[in-house]
Amino acid sequence: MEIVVFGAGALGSLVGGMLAREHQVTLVARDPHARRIAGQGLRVVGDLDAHTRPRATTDPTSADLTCDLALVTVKAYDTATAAESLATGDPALVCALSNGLTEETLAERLGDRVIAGSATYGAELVGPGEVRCTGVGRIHVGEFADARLAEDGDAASDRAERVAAAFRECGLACEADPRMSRRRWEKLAVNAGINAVTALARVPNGALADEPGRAVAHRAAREAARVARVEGVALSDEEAVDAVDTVVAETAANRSSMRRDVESGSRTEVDAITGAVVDRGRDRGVDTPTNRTMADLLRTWERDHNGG
Ligand SMILES: NC(=O)C1=CN([C@@H]2O[C@H](COP(=O)(O)OP(=O)(O)OC[C@H]3O[C@@H](n4cnc5c(N)ncnc54)[C@H](O)[C@@H]3O)[C@@H](O)[C@H]2O)C=CC1
Ligand SMILES: CC(C)(CO)C(=O)C(=O)O
Repeated sequence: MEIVVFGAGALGSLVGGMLAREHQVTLVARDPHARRIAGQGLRVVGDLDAHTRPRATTDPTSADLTCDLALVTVKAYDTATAAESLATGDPALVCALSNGLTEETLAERLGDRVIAGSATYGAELVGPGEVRCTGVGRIHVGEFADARLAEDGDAASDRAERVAAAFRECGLACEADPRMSRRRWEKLAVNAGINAVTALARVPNGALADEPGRAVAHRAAREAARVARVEGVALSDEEAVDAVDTVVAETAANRSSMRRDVESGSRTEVDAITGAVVDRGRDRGVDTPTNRTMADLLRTWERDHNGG
């Protein structure tokens, strides 16, 4: 497959570096990372091990955007810009692995070439040309609009199966999911539960195995599940809470991405995660007080820290 990874920071470099084992991969990244990869290749260290030589560029227009698959791995707030760039080419399929419900933004510009993705791998950039896998997770891909699901709703689409097979060929755990619309919301509930609480309390994910953090994370996840249900997605409170507990246990030592953003003084994905639960809840008449309070606190920090 010819694959373009748009926004090769931590996650994009991990996934792109592994995919380059078997596929023709171009990473759209920033310097000095892009320059180092172009010169010396990309090293994947930690829980995965690879040294591959994908192409790398800082200029999306120099990448061949008429590819089989464009993977979007920018932060959620850069999704619209990524969509604009990708629309200058003609990728056959576009799949976002970012957190947050970013597929709608991509689909506005790129139509039904967009499929949904989610990743629970952990990735951290070590330095230019090197990325560390901090946790082997799983990637799911699939149709996100029910109208595009297979008739019986049980089989994943052929195109999602093709993408999943391409990932697996390279040693990445990946499944095509026939219920991706539900998985997106489950991941949103997990991120709403874990990211905001760990960022505000400055604790590792594992701290949410105990009270009182556990109860706050559960409340945030239940609110997300409630919003999902009024949007027609079958995600029960229990399923959302169980998903939080599972990810807390599996990633106990992790610093969540939002905690890392806060600690490095970077912009967070509050609008795409906690804020998205609040906004969609408000649109549908569902009150989300826990998420609202946490979104307000995170935005207060962002405004003070980054000048608004
Ligand atoms: N890092 C992780 O372990 C995981 C991250 N995620 C999600 O994946 C997304 C990406 O996360 P990270 O990789 O950690 O963030 P990151 O900030 O390391 O990577 C995003 C990269 O995109 C680049 N970028 C943005 N616009 C660009 C453009 N126009 N041209 C070239 N490069 C551009 C940025 O410079 C940055 O290097 C987020 O939504 C995050 O929540 C999800 C699961 C795990
Ligand atoms: C799964 C989890 C919560 C892992 O830390 C994550 O997606 C993140 O940190 O953004």
